[in-house]
Amino acid sequence: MKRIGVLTSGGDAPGMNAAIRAVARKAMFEGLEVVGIYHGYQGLIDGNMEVLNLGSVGDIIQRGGTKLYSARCPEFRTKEGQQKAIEQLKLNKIDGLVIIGGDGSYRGSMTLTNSGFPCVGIPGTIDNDIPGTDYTLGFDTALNTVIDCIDKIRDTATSHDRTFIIEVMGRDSGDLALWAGLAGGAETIIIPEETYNMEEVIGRLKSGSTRGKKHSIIIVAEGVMSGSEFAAKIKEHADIETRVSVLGHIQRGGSPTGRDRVLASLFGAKAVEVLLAGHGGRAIGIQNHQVVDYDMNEAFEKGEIMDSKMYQLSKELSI
Ligand SMILES: Nc1ncnc2c1ncn2[C@@H]1O[C@H](COP(=O)(O)OP(=O)(O)O)[C@@H](O)[C@H]1O
Ligand SMILES: O=P(O)(O)OC[C@H]1O[C@](O)(COP(=O)(O)O)[C@@H](O)[C@@H]1O
Ligand SMILES: [Mg+2]
Repeated sequence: MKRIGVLTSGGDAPGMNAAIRAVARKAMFEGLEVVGIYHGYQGLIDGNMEVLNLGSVGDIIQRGGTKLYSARCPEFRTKEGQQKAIEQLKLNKIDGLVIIGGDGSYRGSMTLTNSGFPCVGIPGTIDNDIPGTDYTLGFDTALNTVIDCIDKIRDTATSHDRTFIIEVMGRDSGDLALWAGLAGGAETIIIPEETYNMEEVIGRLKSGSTRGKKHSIIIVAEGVMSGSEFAAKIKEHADIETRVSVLGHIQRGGSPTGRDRVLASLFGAKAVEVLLAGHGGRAIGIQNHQVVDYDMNEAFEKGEIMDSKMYQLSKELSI
């Protein structure tokens, strides 16, 4: 292995830059050449890439977003698109690829590994929805952003005796909503992995108000429905007036937390070690505080395991 490529793909996540830096610096430390591929799989198909040096990944460890830019690339889902990507990999003499992205990007990387190009995945998504790793890069930063927003919304909710519905990101995953709801003391958390009962939601609002609570916070993961749809349901069921706050892409930005920077550095270095050992189709992650690599395909077949105990606890603590 002489030359490796690195790209970021899918929704950007804080910590991606720190991971790019770690991949590039570790690879250079090991005597490898590193090519940065721009705009994810789109850049791979278009041959939009350049050789990185030590300085090109300087001053990025603290920045949100991704220096290599990201994209969602429908063309890469097709056989023709994947073939074009493979041609570019050959043309640019790239022997192995580090993919930093979410579950979709991982699926894409498996098509390349199956075609003979070893790919290693670094989990980068605020959704925390990659099977086999306890945390993904960006989750901790996004979590803290959401908690900060909940705290601020709570100030105004209390001042006006209001119920707020806060819509949080998470297309198919409720981790961000659940963790932020638990940490922010939300009365109700609605996530895709658990069914909800509207009578129970209303019951909680009413009992809170009976015991003199000055505010109520309901967190809704966007994968279930929008905050305004949920507000309409509450209005229809109990004629309760609410305010809706959609946090949106604020959740994806900002300087990564210390935890995300450290994870990114550990993941980046491990990805290079795994490629150097000649292994493809591996995913990097953290399991029980240990940085590990594991078979990507097998992990996806098993799927993501939801922490139902945490959901139950959030209910018990917000009666
Ligand atoms: N099943 C798949 N086969 C090939 N490429 C895929 C597949 N799923 C996703 N991709 C590629 O990965 C990109 C990012 O996936 P996406 O789901 O949007 O984001 P994320 O990686 O953050 O989950 C897609 O735009 C597409 O190019
Ligand atoms: O960037 P877009 O197209 O607005 O996508 C929004 C989606 O991206 C995310 O922020 C991250 O999801 P991915 O990691 O799958 O890209 C989701 O929480 C959200 O549903
Ligand atoms: Mg995803």
